Amino acid sequence: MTALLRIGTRGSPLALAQAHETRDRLAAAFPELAEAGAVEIVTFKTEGDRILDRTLSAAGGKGLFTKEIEQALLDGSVDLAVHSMKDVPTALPDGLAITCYLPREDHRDAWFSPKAASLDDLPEGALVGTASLRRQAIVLMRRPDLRIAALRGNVQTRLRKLEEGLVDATLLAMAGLNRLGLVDKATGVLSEEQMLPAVAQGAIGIETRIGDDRTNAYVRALNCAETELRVTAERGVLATLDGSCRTPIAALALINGDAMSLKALVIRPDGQQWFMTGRAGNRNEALAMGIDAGQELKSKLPAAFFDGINPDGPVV
Ligand SMILES: NCc1[nH]cc(CCC(=O)O)c1CC(=O)O
Repeated sequence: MTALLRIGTRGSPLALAQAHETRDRLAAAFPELAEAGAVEIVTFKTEGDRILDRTLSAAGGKGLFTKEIEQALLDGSVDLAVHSMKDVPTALPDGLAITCYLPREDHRDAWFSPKAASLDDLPEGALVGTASLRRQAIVLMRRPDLRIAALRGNVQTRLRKLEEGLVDATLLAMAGLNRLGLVDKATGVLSEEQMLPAVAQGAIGIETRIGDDRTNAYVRALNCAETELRVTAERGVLATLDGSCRTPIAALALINGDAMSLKALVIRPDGQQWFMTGRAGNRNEALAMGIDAGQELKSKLPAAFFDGINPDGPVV
């Protein structure tokens, strides 16, 4: 049969796992989508997948993991795009919207090291591999003696490089590990007090064309309201600070009944200066809380706060 829905995704194992989860949830909700071939998965190589010799922050530009797939959405060659919301810029192209958030996975970061049970136990001067400015900054805030290497590649590649001893430790999102069935490889988990997660970490968003009522009726049925509100608050912080995945910004919103709490952190890439704030309110105020927290942080940031953002260490 010809496909009723075409999903655009990156081709990495994690991206494919997320696309398969989306397809399975669609099939469970709509019998016609459970037929063989009803939902087709179309993979794209994005600019972010091609850049392997330097960090994405050094490469610059926003939407490195999303642009090619969004173009396919706009020209009609796919109907929905499945993204890690952590990789999605706050401003979307005209005509597109995030119309669905799947239930959020674990928002925390996992710790990996054959040498140390935790960040505090690493020997002085050890080399931590991460390409994330947020993780780099928080590691250096807590352990200024450590060195940072820009560790590139997908989740499996990074774990292989750790096993080969190219770095002494690394950090990865619990969400990706759970989705790939690799969580058993982690040495430990960092609490959000130890390492505040990236905006939207662990959340999958589905992007569609505004006005594509047929597709939107399907995907809206999968929406998780709590995830949508939490991501809305966190992305409110990010949008207000004009950040992207390349700036060391962390935020986490939690919901308890009708109540929402929000914590947000901006930290200099060398970890030597940071500003943190929090909000508590009703979950219906999610966006306003995020914007308000972002404005407070923005008003406190000294000029050139994010300068010198690239790690000095090697790229591995
Ligand atoms: N920038 C890469 C990226 N984008 C989303 C995830 C993990 C899954 C998620 O956070 O939803 C990862 C890898 C990682 O940070 O370990």
